[in-house]
Amino acid sequence: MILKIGVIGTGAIGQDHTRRINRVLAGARVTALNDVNRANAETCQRDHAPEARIFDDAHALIKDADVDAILVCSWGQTHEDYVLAAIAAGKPCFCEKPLATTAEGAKRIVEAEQAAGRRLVQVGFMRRYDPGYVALKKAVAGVTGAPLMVHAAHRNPRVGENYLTPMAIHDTLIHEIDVLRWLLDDDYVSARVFFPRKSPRAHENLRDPQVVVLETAGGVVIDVEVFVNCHYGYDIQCEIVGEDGIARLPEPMGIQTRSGAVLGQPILMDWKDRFIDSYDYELADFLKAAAQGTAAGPTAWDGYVAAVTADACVAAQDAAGEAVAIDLPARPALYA
Ligand SMILES: NC(=O)c1ccc[n+]([C@@H]2O[C@H](COP(=O)([O-])OP(=O)(O)OC[C@H]3O[C@@H](n4cnc5c(N)ncnc54)[C@H](O)[C@@H]3O)[C@@H](O)[C@H]2O)c1
Ligand SMILES: O[C@H]1[C@H](O)[C@@H](O)[C@H](O)[C@@H](O)[C@H]1O
Repeated sequence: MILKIGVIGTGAIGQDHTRRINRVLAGARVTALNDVNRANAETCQRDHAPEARIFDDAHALIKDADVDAILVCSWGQTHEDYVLAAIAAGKPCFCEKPLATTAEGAKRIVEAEQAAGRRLVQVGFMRRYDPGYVALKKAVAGVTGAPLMVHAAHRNPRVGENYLTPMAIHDTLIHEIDVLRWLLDDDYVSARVFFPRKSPRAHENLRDPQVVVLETAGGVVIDVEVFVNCHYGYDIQCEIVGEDGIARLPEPMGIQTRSGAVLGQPILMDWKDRFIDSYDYELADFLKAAAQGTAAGPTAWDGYVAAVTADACVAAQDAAGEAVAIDLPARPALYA
């Protein structure tokens, strides 16, 4: 059986996932597309899914009898509405991060999925599928001993004028919020944010860089530098300091050169290249589960925990370095 996929939001990642489903992965075809900007859906159809129908209404796409599962790849603030509609239609739904831009929104999704009685939602936290992070998790279990500290950095070369200070949390840090909690198997209890001198490359409405300090229930202290105008590359760093040793995320593969008295290695510039394998693996996992009428991988609960943590980090941006507490309810049985 070939699973029929509807994609909502056909910008950068919507087009990349459509290419992936139609040209890289087996078992599914993108048969329906929607975007508030119809020209983007037409570009996606032309380049990656010539047989797909374009829907002017995303809700009609979700309900269409010829669509088996949904990919939500539109802007973050639109995710909740579409994910709730997919759950109401009983269709498996892969939602790009963030699951919702507020904790209340993510909670409504968790409640709807619980009421449906089975997993239908996978959140696009693809770093859990990255071979580097998987190896790091093994090193935490077998080499470093119990973790004490984590030093991490999330650097983008540049961002557009529409990227505002809270987006450094909802759009960017959200990856570390999820993957570090998964790496440590621990939850957060507080967040602080510190702002160094502002980079002259950051536009007027963006405070960049920033340093987020998270503390976990197990007493691990994590610092994450978020710097989205670093200019030189797309650079993701992570180092775990444990009782017995240290483990670092490997650098992405690149040709090492020796020339002109320089030992060199290129640095990637685009997020699409940095996690290209993980995007393939996460979607393969989704398609496999969706063919069984369910979902796998990062859960709506993971999306909710990330949203609660992100809300605390955004509050901490205005708290002059003071700690903001992170309180989580008990994990529901569906996500045990
Ligand atoms: N996992 C990752 O590494 C990763 C990478 C990039 C983007 N993302 C996430 O994917 C989402 C999209 O990001 P992007 O970079 O592709 O952005 P983008 O701006 O390139 O594309 C978003 C598309 O959604 C469309 N859109 C906006 N509102 C809509 C609505 N209500 N209904 C239908 N379509 C709508 C826009 O017209 C646009 O074509 C964001 O949530 C982003 O955080 C995740
Ligand atoms: O949507 C993108 C994407 O999630 C990237 O992985 C992240 O590095 C960017 O900061 C974010 O804007």
